[in-house]
Amino acid sequence: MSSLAELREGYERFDPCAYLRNNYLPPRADFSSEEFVVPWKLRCLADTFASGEIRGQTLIDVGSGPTIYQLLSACDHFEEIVATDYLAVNREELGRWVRGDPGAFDWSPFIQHVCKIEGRGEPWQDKERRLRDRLRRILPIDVHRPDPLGAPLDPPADALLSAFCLEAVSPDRAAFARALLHVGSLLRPGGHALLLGALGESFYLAGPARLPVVPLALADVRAALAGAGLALRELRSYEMPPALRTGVDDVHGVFFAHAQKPPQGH
Ligand SMILES: C[S@@+](CC[C@H](N)C(=O)[O-])C[C@H]1O[C@@H](n2cnc3c(N)ncnc32)[C@H](O)[C@@H]1O
Ligand SMILES: O=[N+]([O-])c1ccc2c(c1)CN[C@@H](CO)C2
Repeated sequence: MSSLAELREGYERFDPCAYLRNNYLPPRADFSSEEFVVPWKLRCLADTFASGEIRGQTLIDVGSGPTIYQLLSACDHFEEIVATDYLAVNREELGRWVRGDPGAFDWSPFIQHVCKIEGRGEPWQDKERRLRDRLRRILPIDVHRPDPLGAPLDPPADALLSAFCLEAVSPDRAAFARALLHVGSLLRPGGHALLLGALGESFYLAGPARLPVVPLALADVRAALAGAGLALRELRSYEMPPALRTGVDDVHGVFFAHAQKPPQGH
């Protein structure tokens, strides 16, 4: 059983570059087949946004880390994207990409893949520019606080996205469910929540950091969504193939959940 103190100490040693190398370069960032994990994640998001049902002024991404892949389909449907993370080093890494600084992580293979699967023939540089234009706020966040941003989001977000955050920062399932309840407060009634996360994972590495993760089953995700008052629309899962079990974590699978906060007065 990990503790919040162990988690906070672990995150003080979190190395964004190592994290990016472990998860967003080959072999995990292999775009050659939809069988691989990154195309699967991007497909879940592209398919969900393709209907056009999920749109509005603001989408907030909870626990963005140093990554932007999770925002590539979302950015076509919201005027503003708000990225958030607990660590300044991750917020700074995101800022480097937004500004196009030399040395920022190269997300172009991800942008090219998303443009391909969205099938509109959009030049990838157009999508890159659109996300950079719309990613206007990069805020500190702590999902263990009832008010994760320190103050309510005004107006509340029209949609919430979170990838591999809640289970990677919670010592146990109860804390995971509480964190989901906390972040759900950032979402307006009727707003959509999209979650990607790890199944059956107990740790992951990010350079000198070894972070504990609460191992989740799909039933735990369902229960936490229900506990947060979010009505499940879709739940998909992916089994990590042996070739992608590289030792940087002990993840067994990935889930994708689409849920919706009931409209006002329900
Ligand atoms: C596994 S990373 C996920 C990064 C990214 N969203 C992705 O899809 O790869 C987990 C992130 O949660 C952040 N984090 C750690 N403690 C947190 C907290 N208490 N509240 C919110 N985020 C936290 C970390 O800084 C890290 O960026
Ligand atoms: O396979 N992936 O694409 C992938 C991406 C990110 C992460 C994982 C797997 C597993 N570990 C989590 C941290 O708990 C982070």
